[in-house]
Amino acid sequence: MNATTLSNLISQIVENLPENVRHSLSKVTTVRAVQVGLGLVIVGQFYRSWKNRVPVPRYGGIVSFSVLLSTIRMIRRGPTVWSEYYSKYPMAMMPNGSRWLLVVRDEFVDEVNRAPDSVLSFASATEETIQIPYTLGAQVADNEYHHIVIRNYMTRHLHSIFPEVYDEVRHTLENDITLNTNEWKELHVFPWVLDVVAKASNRVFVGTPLCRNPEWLSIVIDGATSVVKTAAIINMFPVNLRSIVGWLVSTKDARNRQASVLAKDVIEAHLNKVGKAENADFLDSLLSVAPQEELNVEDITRRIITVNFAAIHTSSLNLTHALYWITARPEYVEPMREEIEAVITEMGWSKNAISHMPKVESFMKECMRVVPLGSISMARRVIKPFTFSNGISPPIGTIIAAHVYATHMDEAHYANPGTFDGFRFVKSGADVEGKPKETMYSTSASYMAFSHGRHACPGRFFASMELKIIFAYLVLNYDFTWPSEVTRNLKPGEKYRPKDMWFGSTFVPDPEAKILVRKRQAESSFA
Ligand code: HEM
Repeated sequence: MNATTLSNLISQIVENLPENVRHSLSKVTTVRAVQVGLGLVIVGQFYRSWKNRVPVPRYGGIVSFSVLLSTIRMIRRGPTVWSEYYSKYPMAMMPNGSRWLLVVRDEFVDEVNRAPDSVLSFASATEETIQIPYTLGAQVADNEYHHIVIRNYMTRHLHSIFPEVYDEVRHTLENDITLNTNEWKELHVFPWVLDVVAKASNRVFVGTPLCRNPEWLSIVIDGATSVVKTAAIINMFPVNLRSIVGWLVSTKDARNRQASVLAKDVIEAHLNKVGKAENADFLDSLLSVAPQEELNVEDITRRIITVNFAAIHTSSLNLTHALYWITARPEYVEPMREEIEAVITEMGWSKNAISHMPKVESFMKECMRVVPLGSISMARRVIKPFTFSNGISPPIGTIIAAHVYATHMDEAHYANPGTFDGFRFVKSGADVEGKPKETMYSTSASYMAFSHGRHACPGRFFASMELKIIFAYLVLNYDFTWPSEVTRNLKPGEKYRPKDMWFGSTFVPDPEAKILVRKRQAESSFA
């Protein structure tokens, strides 16, 4: 239903009203109607915040009656607001666009994790955040069988997945004309990273040639952006209007139809060998756990799009941060090159080699510590009565979340937390096999870039491997610097890095920033 259809519908309803009601309505001016509407919205917000009050401090000051105004106020103050509330209060109500969150400090993280899903529900919180029925499809939330494939196949088979990812990364980078000259060339980082990550990930999900098909890549990349935008629009409306708005703005079916046409051949080839596959790949594993009614091209395509949604932007945001940091801190390049060369000489490019690079591992982990995906994680909706050890019992429907950014910036956990220290985690040492003790994917109540506990990201083992392959390959084979126009006015000793953007609880690296790249001048023979 578009705006014209909606307005026709309203006209029809009005026409069918009794004559006296229509007469009164015709006297109401537009200005008066807007005034009354705004009044109702404000009264509604007061009522809702009173009804859902939790006896803990609430951010917002004089605008704390409105979650929207409080969010705007918070965005204007910058991410340090989270640290300020974290240091003052063990729990606080923080605004997050369309709703309040009960955000808890690290001492309550284990209590949240221990509560079963039937009490504090991850699925219910996620369903609201990304409005799954309208953005990906209700069946995705009803049966998350794709998680089994991520937890099992994509985690236990990293050794056999490695050669494919490595081959795709190498193929993409070596055929990139911007990278492979001795001249400095400008690279628009974020879209470029999205393309590299999407190709490498889809090499695993759907194989060649589909993983290099520009139409497919644009569907899976833009599809993820569309999920986030559509969910944001739906969440701007009151709960009882969301299903109508969701139905009006959803683009998921059109996207799925378009993607199914492209994925038909590869899915049908896999459907024809269900139960007979040797050396099962990602699609074989997905089909082996899919219920009978989903064994068709459209439903399997929907799952692949869903896995792409979880995988591509998350990984790309982190790799973009890493490229900005390495360009901003060139002193880390040589030590990492030495490490990568030494390991590759001994082990060759392999999963094992990638796991034996403590400096690369630490650098990537530090990027995720300093700028995680967002200021909170571990969102859970209270669906049955729950009481914290301090006696706070949030009403049913409250969404609880844990501080991530503020935890990562806590001096009790990290020395000089506000300073980027690329080799911070190298100091933790290595295990008996020489693998770093602090990996990118190890989670704790003090490191939650991948969240923590039962619902910590199941794709983190794959994501860490993929990101390290791309990053190590780039560091080894290419040089980076900033374009002169952004560094020209720096004072002596001043370092440049594009400013991160932040929207309430989400951090985004500058999506417009560019760096200069060229082939590494002192040739490496390790590609
Ligand atoms: C650097 C890359 C990534 C980051 C930083 C990241 C981060 C996260 C975070 C913070 C969560 C939420 C957990 C919670 O709130 O408790 C999550 C969940 C999830 N992630 Fe990732 N992720 C990344 C890559 C991936 C990849 C590559 C995949 C799949 C191949 C994936 C699949 C998932 C899934 C399926 C969930 C939902 C888990 C559940 O319902 O229990 N992620 N991720």
